[in-house]
Amino acid sequence: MATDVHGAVSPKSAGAPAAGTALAHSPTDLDTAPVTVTDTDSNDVEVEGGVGVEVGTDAGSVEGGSAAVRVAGLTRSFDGRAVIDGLDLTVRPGEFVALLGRSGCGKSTLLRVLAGLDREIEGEVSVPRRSAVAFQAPRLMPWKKVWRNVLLGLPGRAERAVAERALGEVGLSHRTDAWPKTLSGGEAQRASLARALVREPDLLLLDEPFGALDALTRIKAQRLVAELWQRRGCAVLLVTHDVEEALLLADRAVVMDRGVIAYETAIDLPRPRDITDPRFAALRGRLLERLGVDDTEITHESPDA
Ligand SMILES: Nc1ncnc2c1ncn2[C@@H]1O[C@H](COP(=O)(O)OP(=O)(O)OP(=O)(O)O)[C@@H](O)[C@H]1O
Repeated sequence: MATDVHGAVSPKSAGAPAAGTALAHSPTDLDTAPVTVTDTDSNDVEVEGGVGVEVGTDAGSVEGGSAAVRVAGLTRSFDGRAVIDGLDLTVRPGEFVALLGRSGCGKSTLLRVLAGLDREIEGEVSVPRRSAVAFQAPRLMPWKKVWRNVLLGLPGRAERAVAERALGEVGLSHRTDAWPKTLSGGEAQRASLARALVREPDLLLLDEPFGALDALTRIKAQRLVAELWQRRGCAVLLVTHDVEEALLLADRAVVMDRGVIAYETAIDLPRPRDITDPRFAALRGRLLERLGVDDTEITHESPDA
């Protein structure tokens, strides 16, 4: 597995792809479509004002180690306020990590940094060369058929068959030639997942991908992601508000608070997970407590309370 190491980026170079990094889209496109950040083989190290930008650092440094994601001392500020403030996080290859935290604590900001969409950072960030991201909104281009959306931004000449394979994996073969506006919410989300999958990611970044789905579609989409993860063996970092979702899917849950990972717990339960398992309930209670939610208010509230 190769790595892309984003270092601290000075304001001067912020927003633009760092030297030696080939982005699948122009910076404008990056905001509107799942992307792959692909590195060249450059080992360039740029140093401005004493802060280093390392790009395309030799893959062996992480491949030989045990991390798919390595974040050290990451800081991201907006208007002088540090939303991420010296954050450290490691994700192992093939590990499924759920990222929880109160609204506005910086989860999406962290994901954008990992996706290479935000380089106005300090600290060290190392992710696999092949990473892909899917957002809550599927972000399909309405003027392109589904299969063309799936291939959007792929480097090199991509074949229709590649899109067909990915669409098959998400159960959407029958919608290959459909226009995005004719898809249901769940189908659009699956098309968005297919678009991430064609990148053969070693790291899949998911920013509340099920947030806008109805309950039933959401359950199906969760199962699909669990299957894809098991089949593909890629690392997954899933941003979610839903503690149960985290417990159903992830190997580990981490909670962000005040700019750092304030709490984490292994979810050491057999799969498929059973929400009636007392250990599930115990983990749920602990995570809710960390999120500042009183579990008893939810589980033991009487109907007329
Ligand atoms: N481009 C930006 N400019 C200014 N402030 C920003 C920007 N992006 C994010 N922020 C601020 O950073 C903080 C964290 O935002 P972020 O979207 O990462 O939170 P979040 O944890 O993902 O929230 P939610 O769970 O509600 O989606 C918020 O206070 C937000 O207003």
